[in-house]
Amino acid sequence: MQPAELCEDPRAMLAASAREFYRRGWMLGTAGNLSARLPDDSFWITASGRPKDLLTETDFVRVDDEGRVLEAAAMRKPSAETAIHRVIYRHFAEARWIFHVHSVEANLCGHFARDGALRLPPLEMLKGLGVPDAEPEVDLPVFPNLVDVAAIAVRMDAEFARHRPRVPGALIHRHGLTAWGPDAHAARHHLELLEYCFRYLVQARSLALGD
Ligand SMILES: CSC[C@@H](O)[C@@H](O)C(=O)COP(=O)(O)O
Ligand SMILES: [Zn+2]
Repeated sequence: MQPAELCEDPRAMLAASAREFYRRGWMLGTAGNLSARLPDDSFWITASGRPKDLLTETDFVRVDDEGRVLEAAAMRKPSAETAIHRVIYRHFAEARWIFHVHSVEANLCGHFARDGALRLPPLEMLKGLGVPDAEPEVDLPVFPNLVDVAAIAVRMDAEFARHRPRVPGALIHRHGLTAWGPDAHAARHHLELLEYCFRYLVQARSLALGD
């Protein structure tokens, strides 16, 4: 295993991803957070409260798998939602990059969830999320948005231990989507595909379509 300092530094790619998501309206007003895991299981995560269109190298904090700060510029604290990233990294060995954003459509779709799950539309696009079924019946886990972020992470921990989601993502109701993948491109594709499903569901509802 390589020491963290010998690994490729993901901060420039994280900042570029954040600019792109900001441009799409998914990271407005400092919303959202992004992280990338290193081979030693530490990860770089966005510092809390930073404008996501203007991130520089100093807007990232490296934490270990217990959430302890290993590297940080002065005055920078890790994202308030670091506990959620830790849970995802702990449960999914293949998760190396995690993107969390706040879109309008994600927040509308939370209202369509039943019993902690949102049924995704049975679209060809689900193949990009690893679902090859002809008539897919796939649920995205949905969690309540508790004031205490650690309590959201506890709920995720329990749910992921009980049941592994079929798609690499989770929704927090009235909050936003988190998606992950083995590299930056895969994580972005998963995020885009789930956001596409959300847009589809909102438009299908407004047209009173069946799915
Ligand atoms: C616009 S405030 C959003 C925050 O409360 C939170 O949900 C969020 O996504 C960003 O928190 P942060 O601590 O900057 O990573
Ligand atoms: Zn958030």
